[in-house]
Amino acid sequence: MAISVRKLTLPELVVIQPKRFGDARGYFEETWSRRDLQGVGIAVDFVQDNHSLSEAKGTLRGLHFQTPPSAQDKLVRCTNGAIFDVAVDIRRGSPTYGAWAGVELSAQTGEQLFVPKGFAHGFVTLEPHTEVQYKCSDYYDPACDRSISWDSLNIDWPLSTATVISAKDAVAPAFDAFVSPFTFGPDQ
Ligand SMILES: Cc1cn([C@H]2C[C@H](O)[C@@H](COP(=O)(O)OP(=O)(O)O[C@H]3O[C@@H](C)C(=O)[C@@H](O)[C@H]3O)O2)c(=O)[nH]c1=O
Repeated sequence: MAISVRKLTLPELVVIQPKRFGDARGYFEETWSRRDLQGVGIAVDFVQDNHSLSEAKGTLRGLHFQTPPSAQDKLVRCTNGAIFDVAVDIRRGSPTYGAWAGVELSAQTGEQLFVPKGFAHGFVTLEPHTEVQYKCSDYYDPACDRSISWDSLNIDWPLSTATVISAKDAVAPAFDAFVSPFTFGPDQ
């Protein structure tokens, strides 16, 4: 198997380290292998790949999720620069409902974060010109797209510069005002 894994404090959030084969040219790695992920218990059919560029350090995107029936598992990696990547448990009735965990992902390390359905996701860029790419297990569905305010959960964002956010994220409801009516079962 060409990956190693570790779990964050919320064990549903799995950090994946693909094996890098370095040589005089640079390196080679498999960035996604269905077989390897299945081997560590992550059996997901991804259907869409996303790529975002954030020009400024301190750009914050999130916290986002799609509701059933379009809920998404995501496999997130940073391909230029670095991010602090965060996920929040929004599964109604979960013992860790409202809890968050985060990890730094960078192009340098190549670590990836698996974020399952039932978690809101967001990140802040730690460097300029940061690119993030992620696989999603369902298609973009604007009718199911939701945001929760990034600063309503005491998340320890490592912000050292002014935060750049979208107009949508600037008016996102606070987590306290957000009562999740959603259950996120394996079939959503
Ligand atoms: C997410 C998404 C957006 N779009 C469009 C809608 C909009 O016009 C434009 C920008 O969308 P947003 O402002 O929502 O982009 P962004 O703030 O980068 O949204 C993303 O944030 C991270 C944290 C996630 O976890 C993703 O799932 C997604 O919600 O791109 C798509 O066409 N397909 C997509 O899958």
